[in-house]
Amino acid sequence: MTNQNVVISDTKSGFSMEIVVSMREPVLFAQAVPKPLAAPGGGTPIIWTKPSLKVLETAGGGGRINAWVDSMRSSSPPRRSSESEEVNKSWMLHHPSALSMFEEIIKVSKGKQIVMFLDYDGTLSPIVEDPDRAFISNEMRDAVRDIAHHFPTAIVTGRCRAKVYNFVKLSELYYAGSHGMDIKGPTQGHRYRKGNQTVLCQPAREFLPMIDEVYKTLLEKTKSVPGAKVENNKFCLSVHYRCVEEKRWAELAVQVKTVLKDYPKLKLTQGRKVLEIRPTIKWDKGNALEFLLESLGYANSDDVLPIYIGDDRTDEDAFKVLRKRGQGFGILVSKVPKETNASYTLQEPYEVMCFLKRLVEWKKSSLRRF
Ligand SMILES: O=P(O)(O)OC[C@H]1O[C@H](O[C@H]2O[C@H](CO)[C@@H](O)[C@H](O)[C@H]2O)[C@H](O)[C@@H](O)[C@@H]1O
Repeated sequence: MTNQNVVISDTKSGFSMEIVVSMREPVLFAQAVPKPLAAPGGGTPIIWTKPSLKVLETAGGGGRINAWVDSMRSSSPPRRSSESEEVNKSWMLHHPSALSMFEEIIKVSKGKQIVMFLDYDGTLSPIVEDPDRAFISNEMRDAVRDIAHHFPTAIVTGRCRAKVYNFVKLSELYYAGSHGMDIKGPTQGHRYRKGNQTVLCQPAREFLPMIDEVYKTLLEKTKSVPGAKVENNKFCLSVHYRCVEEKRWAELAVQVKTVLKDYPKLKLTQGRKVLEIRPTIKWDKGNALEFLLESLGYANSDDVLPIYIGDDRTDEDAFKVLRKRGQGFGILVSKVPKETNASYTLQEPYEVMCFLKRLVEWKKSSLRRF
């Protein structure tokens, strides 16, 4: 199960509404339950699952907000503790490091075109308090530039495309902003570019005025909650609570749902200390991945090896597509066990950079051999 309808309500106003909560949450160690699924490298099949949040009752109210706040709380991964070492070891066994499995990954890529998909926040840049200061390091930028020189490369992010471009500043990449709802091809110097088209796909165009309106309303409404930040990601919005005192999370959740009650065509999901508001259309990072593979001419090809690296629940949509296609690998960036459809893991952006550099070195040496 990926989503759950949850009813949240305000005890004071008596207002209640149903929201969609993504169930791809970090797993608390005590709740980890193994369930069969193909494991990389043929090990015992396993996937870590979290018991579903139960649908909350419509009457009353306080309890429901508490459940929503619990869900907000679980969007920040727990710290690794010594008693969880066993769980961690087992998880790593079934989602091994992409660095330690590098040779196997390379073996599978034989005769195939690698296509790279990279999430931005928490993958190419470390998670920081201020979303406007989530800068990519020069070293990481160089690694991404090098990777794009050898393989078609896309950044797939929840951010507004223009904003992520301002961070990355590489015109040779594909960019899929707003959770894949705004896709643009490279503007220059890429041999994989398709024709002269640059803006390739914007399936949520009709939602622009609505998103703008909701952005303005939320800016106004959330002013009273210190630390809350509303970010306009063009085709979707983020309401950040990383800097909000925990005792005020419920208040913020109520504000958000009060605004959303007038917009049934928008849905609410959760990321890392962020409430994400987006159109109800069926389009996510998984669709963006498929769209880009198709644009590159690999819709039905066996000669392609897509590699998707991401840290967030929204990246799970892309990992799932890869599993369904039986093609390529998802790599989850995480230091702690989480329910995931990814095959491999990397602990943090630094390891992502090491992986990218290693891929470039391998490609260069294989070119030298031929
Ligand atoms: O798909 P992504 O590239 O991972 O974008 C998802 C959200 O990322 C950003 O928020 C996250 O990173 C911030 C900076 O490190 C951090 O402060 C915040 O708590 C995280 O949730 C971005 O600001 C959001 O708009 C994206 O939706």
